[in-house]
Amino acid sequence: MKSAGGRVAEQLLPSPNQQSLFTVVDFVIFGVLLAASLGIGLYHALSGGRQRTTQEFLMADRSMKCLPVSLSLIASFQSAVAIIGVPAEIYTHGTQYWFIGCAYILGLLIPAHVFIPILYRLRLSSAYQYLELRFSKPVRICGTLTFIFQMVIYMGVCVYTPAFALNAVTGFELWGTVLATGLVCTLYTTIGGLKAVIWTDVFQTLVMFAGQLAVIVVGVQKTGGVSEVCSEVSSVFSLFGFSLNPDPTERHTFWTLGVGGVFLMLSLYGVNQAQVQRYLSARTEKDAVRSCYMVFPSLQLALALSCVMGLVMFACYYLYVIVHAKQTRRCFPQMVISFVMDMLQGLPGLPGLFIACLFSAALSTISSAFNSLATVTMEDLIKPHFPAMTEARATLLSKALAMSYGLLCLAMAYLTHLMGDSVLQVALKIFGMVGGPILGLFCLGIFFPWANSTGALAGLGAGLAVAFWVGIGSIVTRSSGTKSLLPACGVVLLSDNTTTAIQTALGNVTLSRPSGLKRFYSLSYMWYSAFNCSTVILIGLIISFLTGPMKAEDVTPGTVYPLLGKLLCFLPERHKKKLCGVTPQVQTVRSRAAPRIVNILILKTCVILNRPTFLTCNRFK
Ligand SMILES: O=C(O)CCCC[C@@H]1SC[C@@H]2NC(=O)N[C@@H]21
Ligand code: NA
Repeated sequence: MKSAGGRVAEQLLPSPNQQSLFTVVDFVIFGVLLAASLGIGLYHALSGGRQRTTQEFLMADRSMKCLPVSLSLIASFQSAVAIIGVPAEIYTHGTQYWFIGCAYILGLLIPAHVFIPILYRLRLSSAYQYLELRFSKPVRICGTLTFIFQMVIYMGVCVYTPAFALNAVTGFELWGTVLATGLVCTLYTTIGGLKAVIWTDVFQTLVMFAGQLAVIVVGVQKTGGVSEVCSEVSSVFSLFGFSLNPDPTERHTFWTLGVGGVFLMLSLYGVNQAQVQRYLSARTEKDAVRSCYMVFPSLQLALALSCVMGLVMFACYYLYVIVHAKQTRRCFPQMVISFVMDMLQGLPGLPGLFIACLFSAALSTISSAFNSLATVTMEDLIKPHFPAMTEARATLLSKALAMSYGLLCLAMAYLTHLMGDSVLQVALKIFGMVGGPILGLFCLGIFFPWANSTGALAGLGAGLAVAFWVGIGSIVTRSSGTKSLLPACGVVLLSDNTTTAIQTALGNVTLSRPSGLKRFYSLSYMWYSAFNCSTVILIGLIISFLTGPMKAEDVTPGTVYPLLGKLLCFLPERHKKKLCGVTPQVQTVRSRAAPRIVNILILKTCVILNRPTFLTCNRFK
């Protein structure tokens, strides 16, 4: 007697001939996505200031409203890696990953109330200009080069992932798809600038949500409804796996995702040029802060859609679990695509909608990468050496840079081809290994006014060294966390006694307790951002104090957040005065008896400096 799942699974086995999957309608939908993206690019090339100044090409004339900015903020770091990788993650490891949603609260509040006010009021174009204002030019250059390294690798993963997965299941020509994606994206980014990138991101985010929703609706309907999905999933593993295990080598726990994830979010939504550029392109600081708040619900929706897709996939497939010991872990992107193609075959237009969703995720991420890379290269590496360069030449050069990064991305796609590991883990590792130290550099500057430029450079160097030591060590020893619940990859065709087979599959997974250096390499990759950020701050402070800490008066106004003042502001004034120095307000009140001239001088000094320093606890206006 076949169980319900057995009957469902029978319907779902991939059809022998994959080509029958795509009807003309599907190809048309995919074509419309590329054409619409190009159309938006062309529109912004021929309208407004026609992309003749870097203010327009790189900063969208700082005229953007909060809605497009917030959708573009989501699209920039929601690539095909998440669309494919998260369902695969849920399918193999359960729903732990969903707890990363807890990190979105602080991960967006801190950028909205700390990073955006500081960076927006400094009227920057590149986030790394902050590092020169706060520290020195060498620190800025190192920050810029680190960012370029991070984004170049990341965009390679983003353009390769959908093409590889699609090729594996539908026979789509792999390098033809990579070329098509890369060239279309390069074209509209080069001619349309940041305005085109933001508006295509808006359109592509909507396509992303639509595609995922379609798969979920059809998947639930084919599995026999929501209750059927829940009952089948909860029968195999606890639906909402909840681990409070404090062990930092445990791959996914509430701590690695909820706390480690905050640092990951800060490295992206707080100090990553792609996101900072969007904040800076907003009309007003209030619009920028509001766009950051608006990211929260949409990011939770994106996370929920990809997690539910993984659960539906599990409900449909848990009967067919074939273990091919030798297969690499990379086949999971394949499984997600073949699951989707199983779901949507026979429904003309839906396979095309999902392919459009996949490529919307890729296009919106790599277009943000091209544009932000062109911006920092122009603002941080070229303009300072050619101050007399005309706007026209600077804009032309920015366009050439955007195109060059587009072509470089294709080369990086090939490099990704050679990498192993699951794409989601690769992407998150890159952010942890490189994004973490950059976050540490900014935190050192913003929260620790004593930090000086020597300390910053030493801190960044130490942070990157440790990051690569752990990151590469974990890849070499292949120990970045526990093994997956289900076999490394693949599916074993079962008879009806599913539970026995799953237990067999689980049984042969031995969780060896690593020790010593191996334990160091086993640090969960979700802790990389926090670990590397802390290393930069710790080393940065030690070196700063050894080489003579910065004095308050030497710190550039507006580059420090009065953390001490904020934290202690609940204290009555007299305690605050003792703890963090005399505050002008207190001074003003007390000095009423003093001659007026002193009073005026003090106020004038504070107004001119307009700076909340760590010695004063005045409100951060
Ligand atoms: O490119 C991807 O989609 C994979 C990387 C995801 C980056 C982080 S994970 C937390 C946050 N939520 C997202 O959707 N993206 C970022
Ligand atoms: Na994207």
